[in-house]
Amino acid sequence: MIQVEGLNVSFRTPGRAPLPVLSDVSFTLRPHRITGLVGESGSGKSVTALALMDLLPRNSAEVQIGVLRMGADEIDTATIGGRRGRELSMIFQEPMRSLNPAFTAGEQIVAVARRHLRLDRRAARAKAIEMLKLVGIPDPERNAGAYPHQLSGGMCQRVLIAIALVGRPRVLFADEPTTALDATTQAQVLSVLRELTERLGMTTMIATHDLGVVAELCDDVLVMYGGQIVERASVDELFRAPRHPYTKALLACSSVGQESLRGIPGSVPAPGHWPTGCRFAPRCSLASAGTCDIATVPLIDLPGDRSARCLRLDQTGETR
Ligand SMILES: Nc1ncnc2c1ncn2[C@@H]1O[C@H](COP(=O)(O)OP(=O)(O)OP(=O)(O)O)[C@@H](O)[C@H]1O
Repeated sequence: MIQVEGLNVSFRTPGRAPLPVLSDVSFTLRPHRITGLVGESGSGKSVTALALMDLLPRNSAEVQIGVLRMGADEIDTATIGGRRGRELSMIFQEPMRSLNPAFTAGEQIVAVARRHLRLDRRAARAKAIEMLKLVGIPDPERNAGAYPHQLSGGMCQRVLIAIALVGRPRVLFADEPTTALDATTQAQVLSVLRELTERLGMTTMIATHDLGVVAELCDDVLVMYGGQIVERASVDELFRAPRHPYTKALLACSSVGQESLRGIPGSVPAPGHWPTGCRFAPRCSLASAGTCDIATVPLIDLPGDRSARCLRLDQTGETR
């Protein structure tokens, strides 16, 4: 289990007040499960993962994490950097660009194996082959010698998954890992993530704007809007009965289980332009002046271990 409480991130620009992009983000990721972090572009998905990996630029990002727990251990957030690769790992959305074009797939895994596992060259080479096999690369001995440009996008993403998993991390963050891939390759990469999460007993979080990916892959979902978590539920419950008006709108305009494609009117407010009260209120058909625009709305617990950040839950019913 990984538990995050009170994650706040602001970016500093010279001569301007710090711009908050994440406000009081709190969630729990269950072990051996995949949690989807879903929301429109700019909602704060990547920043959440990067902050928890301590990968945001130090000169401009101000990161505060109230509590970070892994299993029973409370983690000193100053030590996150040293845990990268071994306990926490991440894969990114552009597999071709994330690999170094000057080194073969095998060499890139060997380098990580030597650093994280302190293996000698021979053992690291064997580890690289083992990892390529683990992520389903055919003929791993031969493909270890391939440069990224000689591999397809799906193969490159598998190599990146292999690199991320060399240190056998407990937690894997995947940031839009299949966005750049075609539909068939996407399905294959998702099934690799599913299988390895179960087989290696990892806790996995996948940031995506694609509800199809969430439906296919995830056990639990966190819905993000304007730098906040606005709904938390199991996948089944979220698709069966979304409770936050934003989640309802997101499902209605996706192709998952819907005949028509509609857009949500308006756009995600940019950091610095968040309205007082509910951040979704300006786009919400249920919002009422004097209720939704007064003060920060808390995440409200609902029956069935789920919660939603909405003051009109009496109106959001049990059905889609
Ligand atoms: N290094 C940075 N400096 C300043 N602002 C940033 C920086 N990185 C991200 N932001 C801002 O933080 C907000 C959240 O961005 P983030 O990339 O987390 O969104 P996202 O939900 O992952 O979107 P996408 O799906 O497009 O990746 C955005 O408004 C973005 O412009």
